[in-house]
Amino acid sequence: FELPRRIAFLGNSHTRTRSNHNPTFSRSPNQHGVRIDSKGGSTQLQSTLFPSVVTKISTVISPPLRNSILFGSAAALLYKNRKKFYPPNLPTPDSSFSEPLPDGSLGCPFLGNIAFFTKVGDRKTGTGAFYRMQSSLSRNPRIFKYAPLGRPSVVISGMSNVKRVFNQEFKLVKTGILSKSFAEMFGGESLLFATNPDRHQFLRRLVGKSMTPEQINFAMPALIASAAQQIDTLKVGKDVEMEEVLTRYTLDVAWRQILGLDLKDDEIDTFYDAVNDWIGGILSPTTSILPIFNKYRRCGKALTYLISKIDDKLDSLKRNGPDGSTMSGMYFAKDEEDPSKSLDRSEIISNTLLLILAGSETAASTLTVSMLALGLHKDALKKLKDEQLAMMSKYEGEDMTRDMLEKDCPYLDAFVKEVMRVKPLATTGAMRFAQETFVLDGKQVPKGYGVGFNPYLTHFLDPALKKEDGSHMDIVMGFKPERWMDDDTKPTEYMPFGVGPRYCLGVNLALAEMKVFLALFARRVDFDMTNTTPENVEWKRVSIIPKPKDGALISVLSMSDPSSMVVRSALSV
Ligand code: HEM
Repeated sequence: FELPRRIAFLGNSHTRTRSNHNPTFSRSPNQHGVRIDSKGGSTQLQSTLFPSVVTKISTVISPPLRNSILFGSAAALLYKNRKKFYPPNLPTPDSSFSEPLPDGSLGCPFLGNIAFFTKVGDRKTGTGAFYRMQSSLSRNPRIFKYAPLGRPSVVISGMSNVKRVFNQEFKLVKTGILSKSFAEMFGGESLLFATNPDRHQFLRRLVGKSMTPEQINFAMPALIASAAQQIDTLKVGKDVEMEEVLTRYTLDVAWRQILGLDLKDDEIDTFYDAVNDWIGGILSPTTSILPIFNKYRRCGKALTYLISKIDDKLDSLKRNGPDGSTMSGMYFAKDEEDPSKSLDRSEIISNTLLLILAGSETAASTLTVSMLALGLHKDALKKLKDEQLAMMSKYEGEDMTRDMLEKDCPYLDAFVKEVMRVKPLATTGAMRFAQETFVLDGKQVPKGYGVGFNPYLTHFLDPALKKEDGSHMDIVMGFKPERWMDDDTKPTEYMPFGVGPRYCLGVNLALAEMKVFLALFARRVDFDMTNTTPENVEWKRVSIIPKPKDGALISVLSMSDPSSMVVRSALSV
Protein backbone atom coordinates (compact mmCIF):
# COMPACT_ATOMS: atom_id res chain seq x y z
CA PHE A 1 0.00 0.00 0.00
CA GLU A 2 1.07 3.55 -0.46
CA LEU A 3 -0.26 6.88 0.60
CA PRO A 4 -2.95 8.41 -1.54
CA ARG A 5 -0.93 9.97 -4.31
CA ARG A 6 -2.46 13.40 -4.12
CA ILE A 7 -1.63 13.33 -0.44
CA ALA A 8 1.80 11.79 -0.90
CA PHE A 9 2.76 13.97 -3.80
CA LEU A 10 1.21 17.25 -2.88
CA GLY A 11 0.87 16.99 0.84
CA ASN A 12 4.26 15.78 2.05
CA SER A 13 6.91 17.99 0.65
CA HIS A 14 9.58 15.79 2.18
CA THR A 15 8.53 12.75 0.18
CA ARG A 16 9.71 14.15 -3.10
CA THR A 17 11.66 17.12 -4.31
CA ARG A 18 9.37 19.44 -6.11
CA SER A 19 11.61 20.90 -8.69
CA ASN A 20 9.66 23.92 -9.76
CA HIS A 21 6.44 21.89 -9.96
CA ASN A 22 8.04 19.59 -12.43
CA PRO A 23 6.49 16.16 -12.02
CA THR A 24 8.91 14.57 -14.48
CA PHE A 25 11.25 12.22 -12.73
CA SER A 26 13.08 9.02 -13.37
CA ARG A 27 12.41 6.12 -11.13
CA SER A 28 11.64 2.48 -11.37
CA PRO A 29 8.09 1.60 -12.30
CA ASN A 30 7.50 -0.48 -9.21
CA GLN A 31 7.56 2.64 -7.11
CA HIS A 32 4.20 3.53 -8.52
CA GLY A 33 1.13 2.17 -6.90
CA VAL A 34 -2.35 2.68 -5.65
CA ARG A 35 -3.88 6.09 -5.27
CA ILE A 36 -7.18 7.01 -3.81
CA ASP A 37 -9.35 9.61 -5.27
CA SER A 38 -11.56 12.37 -4.30
CA LYS A 39 -14.55 13.26 -6.29
CA GLY A 40 -16.65 16.31 -6.36
CA GLY A 41 -20.38 16.28 -6.35
CA SER A 42 -20.99 12.95 -4.75
CA THR A 43 -18.36 12.68 -2.05
CA GLN A 44 -20.85 13.46 0.68
CA LEU A 45 -22.64 10.22 0.21
CA GLN A 46 -21.83 6.89 1.60
CA SER A 47 -21.74 5.07 -1.69
CA THR A 48 -18.92 7.15 -3.08
CA LEU A 49 -17.41 8.33 0.17
CA PHE A 50 -16.66 5.01 1.74
CA PRO A 51 -14.66 3.26 -0.97
CA SER A 52 -12.26 6.18 -0.80
CA VAL A 53 -12.10 6.08 2.96
CA VAL A 54 -11.44 2.35 2.85
CA THR A 55 -8.42 2.84 0.64
CA LYS A 56 -7.21 5.83 2.52
CA ILE A 57 -7.17 3.81 5.71
CA SER A 58 -5.79 0.78 3.85
CA THR A 59 -2.82 2.74 2.71
CA VAL A 60 -1.36 3.42 6.10
CA ILE A 61 -2.26 0.62 8.48
CA SER A 62 -2.30 -3.13 8.58
CA PRO A 63 -5.47 -5.05 7.66
CA PRO A 64 -6.71 -6.23 11.15
CA LEU A 65 -6.38 -2.78 12.68
CA ARG A 66 -7.66 -1.23 9.48
CA ASN A 67 -10.81 -3.37 9.56
CA SER A 68 -11.45 -2.59 13.22
CA ILE A 69 -11.11 1.13 12.54
CA LEU A 70 -13.20 0.91 9.46
CA PHE A 71 -16.07 -1.04 10.95
CA GLY A 72 -15.77 0.87 14.26
CA SER A 73 -16.06 4.17 12.39
CA ALA A 74 -18.89 2.87 10.27
CA ALA A 75 -20.74 1.62 13.36
CA ALA A 76 -20.18 4.94 15.17
CA LEU A 77 -21.45 6.87 12.17
CA LEU A 78 -24.38 4.56 11.87
CA TYR A 79 -25.22 4.89 15.56
CA LYS A 80 -24.97 8.65 15.38
CA ASN A 81 -27.32 8.73 12.42
CA ARG A 82 -29.49 5.82 13.53
CA LYS A 83 -32.75 7.75 13.24
CA LYS A 84 -31.97 8.61 9.62
CA PHE A 85 -30.80 5.12 8.77
CA TYR A 86 -33.56 3.15 10.38
CA PRO A 87 -36.95 4.69 9.81
CA PRO A 88 -39.43 2.03 10.95
CA ASN A 89 -40.07 -0.85 8.55
CA LEU A 90 -37.79 0.53 5.88
CA PRO A 91 -36.21 -2.77 4.77
CA THR A 92 -39.59 -4.37 4.24
CA PRO A 93 -41.69 -3.90 1.10
CA ASP A 94 -44.45 -1.28 1.01
CA SER A 95 -47.55 -3.42 1.67
CA SER A 96 -49.78 -1.17 -0.42
CA PHE A 97 -47.87 -2.34 -3.51
CA SER A 98 -48.08 -5.86 -4.90
CA GLU A 99 -44.74 -5.68 -6.74
CA PRO A 100 -41.74 -7.40 -5.10
CA LEU A 101 -38.53 -5.67 -4.05
CA PRO A 102 -35.69 -5.79 -6.61
CA ASP A 103 -33.24 -8.71 -6.41
CA GLY A 104 -30.19 -8.40 -4.17
CA SER A 105 -29.26 -8.84 -0.55
CA LEU A 106 -29.35 -6.17 2.14
CA GLY A 107 -26.59 -7.96 4.04
CA CYS A 108 -26.00 -7.49 7.75
CA PRO A 109 -28.72 -5.43 9.48
CA PHE A 110 -26.11 -3.04 10.95
CA LEU A 111 -23.36 -2.75 8.37
CA GLY A 112 -25.30 -3.81 5.33
CA ASN A 113 -23.34 -5.47 2.53
CA ILE A 114 -19.83 -6.22 3.76
CA ALA A 115 -18.80 -6.83 0.12
CA PHE A 116 -19.48 -3.13 -0.43
CA PHE A 117 -16.24 -2.59 1.52
CA THR A 118 -14.27 -5.65 0.48
CA LYS A 119 -15.09 -5.74 -3.25
CA VAL A 120 -14.49 -2.12 -3.99
CA GLY A 121 -12.65 -2.76 -7.22
CA ASP A 122 -10.50 -5.20 -9.14
CA ARG A 123 -7.35 -4.92 -11.15
CA LYS A 124 -8.97 -6.02 -14.40
CA THR A 125 -11.66 -3.36 -14.59
CA GLY A 126 -10.95 -0.99 -11.71
CA THR A 127 -13.27 0.50 -9.18
CA GLY A 128 -16.97 -0.43 -9.02
CA ALA A 129 -16.57 -4.24 -8.73
CA PHE A 130 -19.29 -4.44 -6.06
CA TYR A 131 -21.84 -2.80 -8.35
CA ARG A 132 -20.84 -4.96 -11.32
CA MET A 133 -21.18 -8.10 -9.20
CA GLN A 134 -24.60 -7.14 -7.77
CA SER A 135 -25.89 -6.21 -11.20
CA SER A 136 -24.73 -9.51 -12.71
CA LEU A 137 -26.46 -11.46 -9.91
CA SER A 138 -29.78 -9.68 -10.36
CA ARG A 139 -32.32 -11.18 -12.73
CA ASN A 140 -32.74 -7.65 -14.02
CA PRO A 141 -29.22 -6.13 -14.09
CA ARG A 142 -30.75 -2.65 -14.44
CA ILE A 143 -32.06 -2.64 -10.89
CA PHE A 144 -30.85 -4.32 -7.71
CA LYS A 145 -31.01 -3.63 -4.01
CA TYR A 146 -28.15 -3.45 -1.51
CA ALA A 147 -27.42 -1.69 1.77
CA PRO A 148 -24.39 0.58 2.05
CA LEU A 149 -23.80 0.98 5.80
CA GLY A 150 -27.09 -0.77 6.47
CA ARG A 151 -29.22 1.74 4.57
CA PRO A 152 -31.49 -0.17 2.16
CA SER A 153 -30.96 1.24 -1.32
CA VAL A 154 -31.30 0.45 -4.99
CA VAL A 155 -29.01 1.07 -7.94
CA ILE A 156 -30.68 1.91 -11.21
CA SER A 157 -29.05 1.69 -14.63
CA GLY A 158 -30.17 2.05 -18.24
CA MET A 159 -31.10 5.40 -19.74
CA SER A 160 -34.87 5.00 -19.74
CA ASN A 161 -34.95 3.90 -16.09
CA VAL A 162 -32.42 6.50 -15.01
CA LYS A 163 -34.28 9.29 -16.81
CA ARG A 164 -37.63 8.18 -15.42
CA VAL A 165 -36.37 8.44 -11.86
CA PHE A 166 -33.70 11.14 -11.86
CA ASN A 167 -35.59 13.60 -14.06
CA GLN A 168 -38.00 13.65 -11.12
CA GLU A 169 -35.37 14.94 -8.70
CA PHE A 170 -37.03 16.81 -5.77
CA LYS A 171 -40.35 15.03 -6.39
CA LEU A 172 -39.78 11.29 -6.61
CA VAL A 173 -36.21 11.31 -5.24
CA LYS A 174 -34.11 13.83 -3.32
CA THR A 175 -30.49 14.00 -2.17
CA GLY A 176 -29.91 13.78 1.55
CA ILE A 177 -27.16 14.97 3.85
CA LEU A 178 -25.30 12.28 5.73
CA SER A 179 -23.82 14.58 8.32
CA LYS A 180 -24.12 18.29 9.10
CA SER A 181 -20.48 18.65 10.07
CA PHE A 182 -19.51 17.06 6.81
CA ALA A 183 -21.64 19.59 4.93
CA GLU A 184 -19.91 22.37 6.85
CA MET A 185 -16.50 21.15 5.70
CA PHE A 186 -17.87 21.35 2.24
CA GLY A 187 -19.41 24.78 2.48
CA GLY A 188 -22.97 24.61 3.76
CA GLU A 189 -24.47 26.84 1.03
CA SER A 190 -23.28 24.66 -1.82
CA LEU A 191 -25.91 23.83 -4.42
CA LEU A 192 -25.08 20.18 -3.84
CA PHE A 193 -26.91 20.39 -0.51
CA ALA A 194 -29.90 22.32 -1.85
CA THR A 195 -32.92 20.06 -1.49
CA ASN A 196 -35.52 22.68 -2.30
CA PRO A 197 -36.01 22.80 -6.08
CA ASP A 198 -36.40 26.60 -6.23
CA ARG A 199 -33.27 27.17 -4.22
CA HIS A 200 -31.35 24.59 -6.24
CA GLN A 201 -32.46 26.19 -9.51
CA PHE A 202 -31.56 29.66 -8.24
CA LEU A 203 -28.06 28.55 -7.24
CA ARG A 204 -27.56 26.64 -10.49
CA ARG A 205 -28.66 29.62 -12.57
CA LEU A 206 -26.22 31.95 -10.87
CA VAL A 207 -23.27 29.60 -10.37
CA GLY A 208 -23.84 28.27 -13.90
CA LYS A 209 -23.63 31.78 -15.37
CA SER A 210 -19.90 31.56 -14.92
CA MET A 211 -19.70 28.35 -16.95
CA THR A 212 -21.75 29.09 -20.05
CA PRO A 213 -20.09 28.48 -23.43
CA GLU A 214 -19.47 32.27 -23.69
CA GLN A 215 -17.74 32.34 -20.31
CA ILE A 216 -15.64 29.36 -21.31
CA ASN A 217 -14.51 31.32 -24.39
CA PHE A 218 -13.05 33.89 -22.01
CA ALA A 219 -11.44 31.06 -20.07
CA MET A 220 -9.66 29.57 -23.09
CA PRO A 221 -6.40 31.55 -22.77
CA ALA A 222 -6.06 30.53 -19.11
CA LEU A 223 -6.77 26.87 -19.95
CA ILE A 224 -4.24 26.96 -22.79
CA ALA A 225 -1.64 28.59 -20.55
CA SER A 226 -2.09 25.93 -17.85
CA ALA A 227 -1.96 23.05 -20.33
CA ALA A 228 1.08 24.48 -22.13
CA GLN A 229 2.90 24.94 -18.84
CA GLN A 230 2.29 21.36 -17.78
CA ILE A 231 3.24 19.94 -21.18
CA ASP A 232 6.47 21.96 -20.96
CA THR A 233 7.44 19.98 -17.86
CA LEU A 234 7.72 16.78 -19.95
CA LYS A 235 11.25 15.91 -21.04
CA VAL A 236 12.38 13.62 -23.84
CA GLY A 237 13.85 10.37 -22.52
CA LYS A 238 12.19 10.69 -19.13
CA ASP A 239 9.41 8.57 -17.68
CA VAL A 240 6.47 10.64 -16.57
CA GLU A 241 3.47 9.64 -14.55
CA MET A 242 0.78 11.52 -16.41
CA GLU A 243 -1.68 11.31 -13.54
CA GLU A 244 0.54 13.71 -11.61
CA VAL A 245 0.91 16.09 -14.52
CA LEU A 246 -2.85 16.06 -15.04
CA THR A 247 -3.66 16.53 -11.37
CA ARG A 248 -1.39 19.57 -11.45
CA TYR A 249 -3.14 20.76 -14.58
CA THR A 250 -6.65 20.53 -13.15
CA LEU A 251 -5.57 22.17 -9.87
CA ASP A 252 -3.91 24.88 -11.96
CA VAL A 253 -7.22 25.43 -13.71
CA ALA A 254 -8.82 25.68 -10.26
CA TRP A 255 -6.65 28.55 -9.04
CA ARG A 256 -6.18 30.33 -12.35
CA GLN A 257 -9.60 29.97 -13.91
CA ILE A 258 -12.10 29.13 -11.19
CA LEU A 259 -10.64 31.45 -8.54
CA GLY A 260 -8.84 33.83 -10.91
CA LEU A 261 -5.84 34.05 -8.56
CA ASP A 262 -2.38 35.17 -9.46
CA LEU A 263 -0.35 32.81 -7.27
CA LYS A 264 3.38 33.27 -7.01
CA ASP A 265 5.55 30.18 -7.44
CA ASP A 266 6.01 29.61 -3.71
CA GLU A 267 2.28 29.87 -3.06
CA ILE A 268 1.25 27.33 -5.65
CA ASP A 269 2.38 24.45 -3.44
CA THR A 270 0.57 25.96 -0.46
CA PHE A 271 -2.60 26.07 -2.52
CA TYR A 272 -2.17 22.46 -3.68
CA ASP A 273 -1.47 21.32 -0.13
CA ALA A 274 -4.53 23.12 1.14
CA VAL A 275 -6.81 21.54 -1.48
CA ASN A 276 -5.28 18.20 -0.65
CA ASP A 277 -5.68 18.53 3.13
CA TRP A 278 -9.21 19.80 2.74
CA ILE A 279 -10.20 16.88 0.50
CA GLY A 280 -8.48 14.51 2.94
CA GLY A 281 -10.74 15.93 5.68
CA ILE A 282 -13.86 15.52 3.59
CA LEU A 283 -12.95 11.87 3.04
CA SER A 284 -12.10 11.18 6.66
CA PRO A 285 -14.76 9.63 8.92
CA THR A 286 -13.33 11.67 11.81
CA THR A 287 -14.85 14.77 10.22
CA SER A 288 -18.35 13.47 10.83
CA ILE A 289 -17.68 11.50 14.00
CA LEU A 290 -15.71 14.14 15.93
CA PRO A 291 -16.75 17.43 14.33
CA ILE A 292 -15.66 19.41 17.36
CA PHE A 293 -12.00 18.91 16.38
CA ASN A 294 -12.39 19.83 12.73
CA LYS A 295 -11.20 23.38 13.06
CA TYR A 296 -7.97 22.24 14.77
CA ARG A 297 -7.21 19.56 12.17
CA ARG A 298 -5.21 20.09 8.99
CA CYS A 299 -8.38 19.92 6.96
CA GLY A 300 -9.98 22.68 9.04
CA LYS A 301 -6.92 24.90 8.66
CA ALA A 302 -6.81 24.19 4.94
CA LEU A 303 -10.46 25.16 4.65
CA THR A 304 -9.73 28.43 6.48
CA TYR A 305 -6.87 29.11 4.05
CA LEU A 306 -9.01 28.40 0.97
CA ILE A 307 -11.83 30.57 2.30
CA SER A 308 -9.35 33.39 2.94
CA LYS A 309 -8.16 33.17 -0.70
CA ILE A 310 -11.75 33.29 -1.94
CA ASP A 311 -12.49 36.19 0.43
CA ASP A 312 -9.48 38.16 -0.82
CA LYS A 313 -10.55 37.57 -4.38
CA LEU A 314 -14.06 38.81 -3.63
CA ASP A 315 -12.57 42.00 -2.19
CA SER A 316 -10.46 42.45 -5.29
CA LEU A 317 -13.48 41.90 -7.58
CA LYS A 318 -15.37 44.53 -5.59
CA ARG A 319 -12.49 47.00 -5.99
CA ASN A 320 -11.42 46.26 -9.54
CA GLY A 321 -14.54 45.01 -11.34
CA PRO A 322 -15.02 41.82 -13.34
CA ASP A 323 -12.31 39.60 -14.82
CA GLY A 324 -12.58 36.36 -16.81
CA SER A 325 -12.62 34.04 -13.80
CA THR A 326 -15.47 31.75 -12.84
CA MET A 327 -15.73 33.51 -9.46
CA SER A 328 -16.10 36.84 -11.18
CA GLY A 329 -18.97 35.36 -13.20
CA MET A 330 -20.65 34.32 -9.93
CA TYR A 331 -19.95 37.60 -8.15
CA PHE A 332 -21.47 39.80 -10.85
CA ALA A 333 -24.26 37.41 -11.87
CA LYS A 334 -27.81 38.73 -11.54
CA ASP A 335 -30.76 36.37 -11.58
CA GLU A 336 -32.69 36.90 -14.79
CA GLU A 337 -35.89 35.75 -13.07
CA ASP A 338 -35.47 38.40 -10.37
CA PRO A 339 -32.62 40.86 -11.11
CA SER A 340 -32.64 42.09 -7.51
CA LYS A 341 -31.24 38.70 -6.49
CA SER A 342 -27.59 37.79 -6.61
CA LEU A 343 -25.33 35.37 -4.73
CA ASP A 344 -24.20 36.49 -1.30
CA ARG A 345 -20.68 36.02 -0.01
CA SER A 346 -21.22 32.73 1.74
CA GLU A 347 -23.03 31.30 -1.29
CA ILE A 348 -20.11 32.27 -3.52
CA ILE A 349 -17.61 30.76 -1.08
CA SER A 350 -19.45 27.44 -0.75
CA ASN A 351 -20.03 27.06 -4.45
CA THR A 352 -16.48 27.99 -5.37
CA LEU A 353 -15.31 25.23 -3.04
CA LEU A 354 -17.73 22.83 -4.71
CA LEU A 355 -16.36 23.70 -8.14
CA ILE A 356 -12.77 23.09 -7.02
CA LEU A 357 -13.74 19.71 -5.66
CA ALA A 358 -16.15 18.65 -8.42
CA GLY A 359 -13.91 19.76 -11.23
CA SER A 360 -10.39 18.63 -10.48
CA GLU A 361 -10.40 14.90 -9.78
CA THR A 362 -13.01 14.02 -12.41
CA ALA A 363 -11.20 15.80 -15.24
CA ALA A 364 -7.76 14.61 -14.08
CA SER A 365 -8.94 10.98 -14.02
CA THR A 366 -10.59 11.18 -17.43
CA LEU A 367 -7.47 12.72 -18.92
CA THR A 368 -5.30 10.04 -17.28
CA VAL A 369 -7.43 7.34 -18.94
CA SER A 370 -7.09 9.32 -22.20
CA MET A 371 -3.31 9.01 -21.97
CA LEU A 372 -3.59 5.24 -21.63
CA ALA A 373 -6.00 5.10 -24.56
CA LEU A 374 -3.60 7.12 -26.72
CA GLY A 375 -0.66 4.94 -25.68
CA LEU A 376 -2.54 1.75 -26.53
CA HIS A 377 -4.06 3.08 -29.75
CA LYS A 378 -1.32 4.83 -31.67
CA ASP A 379 -3.71 5.26 -34.61
CA ALA A 380 -5.87 7.47 -32.38
CA LEU A 381 -2.86 9.62 -31.46
CA LYS A 382 -2.04 9.98 -35.16
CA LYS A 383 -5.63 10.96 -35.99
CA LEU A 384 -5.61 13.57 -33.23
CA LYS A 385 -2.29 14.94 -34.52
CA ASP A 386 -3.53 15.08 -38.12
CA GLU A 387 -6.70 16.85 -37.04
CA GLN A 388 -4.66 19.41 -35.09
CA LEU A 389 -2.29 19.97 -38.03
CA ALA A 390 -5.24 20.57 -40.34
CA MET A 391 -6.76 22.98 -37.84
CA MET A 392 -3.49 24.86 -37.40
CA SER A 393 -3.03 25.30 -41.12
CA LYS A 394 -6.64 26.47 -41.47
CA TYR A 395 -6.29 29.09 -38.73
CA GLU A 396 -2.64 29.90 -39.30
CA GLY A 397 -1.23 32.02 -36.47
CA GLU A 398 -4.52 32.26 -34.57
CA ASP A 399 -4.90 31.12 -31.00
CA MET A 400 -7.11 28.14 -30.33
CA THR A 401 -10.73 28.99 -29.49
CA ARG A 402 -13.59 26.94 -28.15
CA ASP A 403 -15.35 27.40 -31.45
CA MET A 404 -12.43 25.81 -33.33
CA LEU A 405 -12.46 22.83 -30.97
CA GLU A 406 -16.20 22.45 -31.51
CA LYS A 407 -16.27 22.79 -35.28
CA ASP A 408 -12.90 21.56 -36.49
CA CYS A 409 -12.12 18.69 -34.14
CA PRO A 410 -14.75 15.96 -34.63
CA TYR A 411 -12.21 13.23 -33.92
CA LEU A 412 -11.11 14.87 -30.66
CA ASP A 413 -14.76 15.08 -29.64
CA ALA A 414 -15.32 11.42 -30.51
CA PHE A 415 -12.15 10.42 -28.65
CA VAL A 416 -13.21 12.18 -25.42
CA LYS A 417 -16.71 10.71 -25.68
CA GLU A 418 -15.28 7.21 -26.11
CA VAL A 419 -12.94 7.58 -23.10
CA MET A 420 -15.93 8.61 -20.99
CA ARG A 421 -18.03 5.74 -22.37
CA VAL A 422 -15.49 3.09 -21.47
CA LYS A 423 -14.43 4.57 -18.12
CA PRO A 424 -17.16 6.78 -16.65
CA LEU A 425 -18.04 7.15 -12.98
CA ALA A 426 -18.08 3.50 -11.86
CA THR A 427 -19.88 4.00 -8.56
CA THR A 428 -23.18 5.77 -8.01
CA GLY A 429 -23.78 9.48 -8.30
CA ALA A 430 -24.93 11.32 -5.18
CA MET A 431 -27.38 9.10 -3.31
CA ARG A 432 -30.99 10.20 -3.44
CA PHE A 433 -33.81 9.00 -1.22
CA ALA A 434 -37.21 7.87 -2.48
CA GLN A 435 -39.88 10.39 -1.43
CA GLU A 436 -42.65 7.91 -2.15
CA THR A 437 -42.83 4.26 -3.13
CA PHE A 438 -42.47 3.79 -6.89
CA VAL A 439 -42.36 0.90 -9.33
CA LEU A 440 -39.68 0.36 -11.93
CA ASP A 441 -39.40 -2.64 -14.24
CA GLY A 442 -42.02 -4.42 -12.16
CA LYS A 443 -40.13 -3.98 -8.86
CA GLN A 444 -41.08 -1.66 -6.06
CA VAL A 445 -38.69 0.85 -4.51
CA PRO A 446 -40.18 1.68 -1.10
CA LYS A 447 -40.35 5.22 0.26
CA GLY A 448 -37.16 6.07 2.19
CA TYR A 449 -34.88 3.73 0.20
CA GLY A 450 -31.62 5.18 -1.08
CA VAL A 451 -31.62 5.50 -4.88
CA GLY A 452 -28.47 5.82 -6.99
CA PHE A 453 -27.60 5.63 -10.69
CA ASN A 454 -24.56 3.93 -12.16
CA PRO A 455 -23.10 5.35 -15.39
CA TYR A 456 -20.71 2.41 -15.91
CA LEU A 457 -23.51 -0.18 -15.77
CA THR A 458 -25.65 1.99 -18.03
CA HIS A 459 -22.91 2.03 -20.68
CA PHE A 460 -22.14 -1.65 -20.11
CA LEU A 461 -25.76 -2.66 -20.63
CA ASP A 462 -26.22 -0.68 -23.87
CA PRO A 463 -28.06 -3.22 -26.06
CA ALA A 464 -26.56 -1.74 -29.23
CA LEU A 465 -22.99 -2.48 -28.10
CA LYS A 466 -23.21 -5.20 -25.48
CA LYS A 467 -20.93 -8.19 -25.90
CA GLU A 468 -21.30 -11.07 -23.46
CA ASP A 469 -17.57 -11.11 -22.65
CA GLY A 470 -17.69 -7.40 -21.77
CA SER A 471 -15.14 -6.53 -24.46
CA HIS A 472 -17.22 -3.53 -25.59
CA MET A 473 -16.07 -1.84 -22.36
CA ASP A 474 -12.45 -2.88 -22.70
CA ILE A 475 -9.96 -0.11 -23.36
CA VAL A 476 -8.01 -2.37 -25.72
CA MET A 477 -10.73 -4.29 -27.59
CA GLY A 478 -13.74 -2.01 -27.24
CA PHE A 479 -12.18 1.44 -27.68
CA LYS A 480 -13.40 2.89 -30.99
CA PRO A 481 -13.82 6.68 -31.14
CA GLU A 482 -15.07 6.29 -34.72
CA ARG A 483 -18.33 4.83 -33.45
CA TRP A 484 -19.33 8.37 -32.40
CA MET A 485 -18.84 9.75 -35.90
CA ASP A 486 -21.64 7.87 -37.57
CA ASP A 487 -25.30 8.05 -36.52
CA ASP A 488 -25.70 4.33 -37.18
CA THR A 489 -23.00 3.30 -34.72
CA LYS A 490 -23.51 5.94 -32.02
CA PRO A 491 -24.18 4.51 -28.56
CA THR A 492 -27.55 5.48 -27.16
CA GLU A 493 -27.01 4.57 -23.51
CA TYR A 494 -24.64 7.29 -22.37
CA MET A 495 -24.57 9.39 -19.22
CA PRO A 496 -21.03 10.38 -18.12
CA PHE A 497 -22.28 13.74 -16.83
CA GLY A 498 -25.41 12.45 -15.10
CA VAL A 499 -29.07 13.06 -15.84
CA GLY A 500 -31.82 15.45 -14.76
CA PRO A 501 -31.77 18.64 -12.68
CA ARG A 502 -28.38 17.72 -11.21
CA TYR A 503 -26.75 17.19 -14.60
CA CYS A 504 -23.08 18.25 -14.36
CA LEU A 505 -22.96 22.02 -14.09
CA GLY A 506 -19.32 22.11 -15.16
CA VAL A 507 -19.76 20.16 -18.41
CA ASN A 508 -18.66 23.06 -20.67
CA LEU A 509 -15.60 23.78 -18.58
CA ALA A 510 -14.76 20.06 -18.25
CA LEU A 511 -14.92 19.44 -22.00
CA ALA A 512 -12.93 22.56 -22.87
CA GLU A 513 -10.33 21.75 -20.21
CA MET A 514 -9.87 18.18 -21.44
CA LYS A 515 -9.92 19.03 -25.13
CA VAL A 516 -7.40 21.87 -24.76
CA PHE A 517 -4.95 19.55 -23.02
CA LEU A 518 -5.40 16.72 -25.50
CA ALA A 519 -5.12 19.02 -28.51
CA LEU A 520 -1.91 20.64 -27.29
CA PHE A 521 -0.48 17.33 -26.13
CA ALA A 522 -1.16 15.69 -29.51
CA ARG A 523 0.50 18.60 -31.31
CA ARG A 524 3.71 18.30 -29.36
CA VAL A 525 4.30 14.90 -27.82
CA ASP A 526 5.16 11.44 -29.11
CA PHE A 527 5.32 8.74 -26.47
CA ASP A 528 5.15 5.07 -25.56
CA MET A 529 3.60 3.56 -22.48
CA THR A 530 6.51 2.67 -20.18
CA ASN A 531 5.11 -0.59 -18.80
CA THR A 532 1.65 -1.08 -20.13
CA THR A 533 0.94 -3.22 -23.17
CA PRO A 534 -2.45 -4.36 -24.49
CA GLU A 535 -1.87 -7.63 -22.60
CA ASN A 536 -1.15 -6.24 -19.13
CA VAL A 537 -3.51 -3.28 -18.60
CA GLU A 538 -4.29 -2.97 -14.89
CA TRP A 539 -6.44 -0.54 -12.95
CA LYS A 540 -6.38 0.97 -9.50
CA ARG A 541 -8.80 -0.89 -7.31
CA VAL A 542 -10.30 2.19 -5.77
CA SER A 543 -11.13 5.50 -7.36
CA ILE A 544 -14.26 7.26 -8.47
CA ILE A 545 -13.53 7.19 -12.17
CA PRO A 546 -11.29 4.18 -12.92
CA LYS A 547 -7.64 4.95 -13.47
CA PRO A 548 -4.65 2.94 -14.75
CA LYS A 549 -2.69 1.30 -11.95
CA ASP A 550 0.60 3.02 -12.77
CA GLY A 551 -1.06 6.42 -13.24
CA ALA A 552 -0.38 6.20 -17.01
CA LEU A 553 3.41 6.07 -16.86
CA ILE A 554 4.77 7.16 -20.23
CA SER A 555 8.20 7.49 -21.85
CA VAL A 556 8.46 10.67 -23.88
CA LEU A 557 10.02 9.85 -27.27
CA SER A 558 10.03 13.30 -28.86
CA MET A 559 8.59 16.74 -28.40
CA SER A 560 8.06 19.36 -31.05
CA ASP A 561 8.83 23.03 -30.62
CA PRO A 562 6.40 24.99 -28.39
CA SER A 563 5.78 27.43 -31.25
CA SER A 564 3.92 24.59 -32.95
CA MET A 565 1.27 24.96 -30.28
CA VAL A 566 0.04 28.36 -31.48
CA VAL A 567 -0.40 29.63 -27.97
CA ARG A 568 1.81 32.71 -28.10
CA SER A 569 -0.71 35.18 -26.70
CA ALA A 570 -2.04 32.64 -24.24
CA LEU A 571 1.41 32.08 -22.82
CA SER A 572 1.57 35.70 -21.81
CA VAL A 573 -1.62 35.36 -19.71
C1 HEM B 1 -14.74 14.72 -16.76
C2 HEM B 1 -15.14 15.58 -15.88
C3 HEM B 1 -16.45 15.51 -15.13
C4 HEM B 1 -17.33 14.47 -14.99
C5 HEM B 1 -17.21 13.05 -15.56
C6 HEM B 1 -18.42 14.95 -14.17
C7 HEM B 1 -19.53 14.18 -13.82
C8 HEM B 1 -20.60 14.66 -13.08
C9 HEM B 1 -21.77 13.89 -12.77
C10 HEM B 1 -22.00 12.42 -13.18
C11 HEM B 1 -22.59 14.69 -12.04
C12 HEM B 1 -23.98 14.32 -11.52
C13 HEM B 1 -23.91 13.81 -10.11
C14 HEM B 1 -25.26 13.38 -9.60
O1 HEM B 1 -26.30 13.63 -10.21
O2 HEM B 1 -25.27 12.73 -8.55
C15 HEM B 1 -21.94 15.96 -11.87
C16 HEM B 1 -22.46 17.02 -11.15
C17 HEM B 1 -21.78 18.21 -10.96
N1 HEM B 1 -20.60 18.59 -11.55
FE1 HEM B 1 -19.46 17.48 -12.78
N2 HEM B 1 -18.19 16.24 -13.82
C18 HEM B 1 -17.01 16.63 -14.40
C19 HEM B 1 -16.41 17.87 -14.31
C20 HEM B 1 -16.92 18.95 -13.62
C21 HEM B 1 -16.30 20.25 -13.56
C22 HEM B 1 -15.02 20.66 -14.29
C23 HEM B 1 -17.08 21.02 -12.75
C24 HEM B 1 -16.91 22.46 -12.34
C25 HEM B 1 -15.78 23.09 -12.22
C26 HEM B 1 -18.19 20.19 -12.31
C27 HEM B 1 -19.21 20.62 -11.48
C28 HEM B 1 -20.29 19.85 -11.12
C29 HEM B 1 -21.33 20.33 -10.21
C30 HEM B 1 -21.38 21.68 -9.51
C31 HEM B 1 -22.26 19.28 -10.09
C32 HEM B 1 -23.49 19.25 -9.20
C33 HEM B 1 -24.70 19.74 -9.95
C34 HEM B 1 -25.95 19.76 -9.09
O3 HEM B 1 -26.01 19.09 -8.04
O4 HEM B 1 -26.91 20.45 -9.50
N3 HEM B 1 -18.06 18.95 -12.86
N4 HEM B 1 -20.73 15.92 -12.53
